[in-house]
Amino acid sequence: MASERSQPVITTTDLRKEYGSTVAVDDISLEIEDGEIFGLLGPNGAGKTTAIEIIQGLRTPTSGEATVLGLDIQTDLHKIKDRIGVVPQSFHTFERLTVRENVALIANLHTEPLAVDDVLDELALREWADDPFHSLSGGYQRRTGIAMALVGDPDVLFLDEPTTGLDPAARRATWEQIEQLPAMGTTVVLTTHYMEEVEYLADRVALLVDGHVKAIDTVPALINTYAGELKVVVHLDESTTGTEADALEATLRETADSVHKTDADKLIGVFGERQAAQDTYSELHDIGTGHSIDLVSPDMEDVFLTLADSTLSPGGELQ
Ligand SMILES: Nc1ncnc2c1ncn2[C@@H]1O[C@H](COP(=O)(O)OP(=O)(O)OP(=O)(O)O)[C@@H](O)[C@H]1O
Repeated sequence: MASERSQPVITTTDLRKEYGSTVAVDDISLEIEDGEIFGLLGPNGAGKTTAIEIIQGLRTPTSGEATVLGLDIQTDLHKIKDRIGVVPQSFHTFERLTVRENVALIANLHTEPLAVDDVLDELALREWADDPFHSLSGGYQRRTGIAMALVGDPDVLFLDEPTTGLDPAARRATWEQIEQLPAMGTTVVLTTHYMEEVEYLADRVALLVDGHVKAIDTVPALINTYAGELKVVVHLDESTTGTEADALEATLRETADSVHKTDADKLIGVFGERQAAQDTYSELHDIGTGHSIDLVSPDMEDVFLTLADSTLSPGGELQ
């Protein structure tokens, strides 16, 4: 599929998009390398869809520049379109056609498509090839969308929120398919508001908040830089008294580098030093009985809490 390249596959320079007084994308500059899975992570409304739709040539930037495969999005769009695949957030196709027919339909639009059955095999869809699209589960429908985007043999595949609305098993199965794509020569750019998704899949992540890129790096490097060494998580429950909750928070605030409260009745203290975290863990145990405490390694949740001061749903979804 993709040829060897040392140039970035995608570059954006000061990319900006305004809708009236709303700045959806605020001067984003980034480079995406050949063969990586690049995640654009951010809460709803952060500008993820706008950013990737500009790169795909679907929206015009207010200012700034972008290239895909060395081609300018403003002047070489028709050449770019031949070499990219797109699976949008809301994905529709011919409901009554079978999986194979839907993929073949797209193959016929391309001059040099891949063999349809090879693509169905790659995505473990052969068993469902003769089933009508409407009879599939959400996960297999999404996978059919990926097959339709891949059959044109794209160098770059864009996936907008590829697992939103899927149950955990279907989500994991979709991840397992996506993670194979770089080995087939496809660079993957995905948007998501699931931190677990970038932890599982992404080689590098850009954290997007209010149209701004707050940080770009690998997941371990982001955790290392922004999330400290260890965290103490206090789970409050219905038996936690107000006085007890206040005392727990005050103790955490005295010793932790930063403290975050989430709407899931959790207090999180992030520590740069292991010993301080361990001492605080013991101290918190002596305050009342209406809570439980965990001492855990930080993850992307802490990176986001630090950088975006965001809140999380109990499922770990950015809000
Ligand atoms: N066509 C439009 N007209 C006006 N405002 C828009 C338009 N499209 C997006 N916006 C606004 O731009 C901002 C960024 O939206 P965008 O859809 O890019 O974010 P997102 O991170 O993809 O969020 P989501 O996950 O909810 O799709 C939001 O404030 C949104 O309301």
